[in-house]
Amino acid sequence: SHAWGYAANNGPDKWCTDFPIADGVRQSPIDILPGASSYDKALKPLKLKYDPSNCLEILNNGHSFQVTFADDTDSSTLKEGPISGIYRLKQFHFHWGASDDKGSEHTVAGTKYPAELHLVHWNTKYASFGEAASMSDGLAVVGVFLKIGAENANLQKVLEAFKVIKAKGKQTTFADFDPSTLLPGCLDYWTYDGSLTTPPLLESVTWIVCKEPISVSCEQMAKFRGLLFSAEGEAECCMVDNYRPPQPLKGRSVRASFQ
Ligand SMILES: C[C@H](CNC(=O)c1ccc(S(N)(=O)=O)cc1)Cn1ccc2ccccc21
Ligand SMILES: [Zn+2]
Repeated sequence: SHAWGYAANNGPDKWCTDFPIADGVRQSPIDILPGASSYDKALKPLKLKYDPSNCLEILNNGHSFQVTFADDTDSSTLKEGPISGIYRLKQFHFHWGASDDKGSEHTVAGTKYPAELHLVHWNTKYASFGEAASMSDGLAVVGVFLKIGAENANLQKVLEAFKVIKAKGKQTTFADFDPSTLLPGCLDYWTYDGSLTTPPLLESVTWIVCKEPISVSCEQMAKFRGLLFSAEGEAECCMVDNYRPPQPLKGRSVRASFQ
């Protein structure tokens, strides 16, 4: 069977064929309704600590680009927030649209943002990311919305790497990047139990979605759209609209860390 993607013939509406969990009970993303989320005073502030020296490489995996981190020690971690224990940063990546009116995976009362950042962490009670990825409390992903505004200087280093990872399968070393520079000033968040938003769609993610977006300029968004889904030598296919639409809530509650 042809690999999954975001086109009409292999996109989100077709994923259930190879990945039946696509119709599961805790799928992501969702449309977040602030009015229907409940403030939980027991929710702690997020405790994020990242070591730029853990940054290893940046790669185009044919679905997005991702920046991968060394996760053999507890030097880049997520603690507190809605989770218990220590989760290690594995990678971060983005989802974005062909135009500024779409691109995020989560939406807020139907509002789509032009892009969404995902910082992927795994629970150190398990031996590895791969093992954690199949456990109900295995992963925690911090989502940050991007909205069109001033140029985001903290994205420049990432954007400069695009010229060498334009096509699927390209990767290059990427060092000394601090992902906390991509976090909003306010770390108020919504949280709910969900899944990976791409196949294998594993229902192992505690989602932590920040209320405050970070900025990105429209020129910077144009650079995201210059990446390719296709590999070198294949017909060029721009990497755009690599987002899954919101999925049914199926009785889940969304909690807010703020009033
Ligand atoms: C699930 C993994 C591939 N998928 C992901 O890592 C992933 C992460 C985050 C998201 S999102 N958009 O929800 O934040 C989606 C997919 C494959 N895989 C399976 C075992 C394994 C071991 C090491 C590395 C990769 C491995
Ligand atoms: Zn993602």
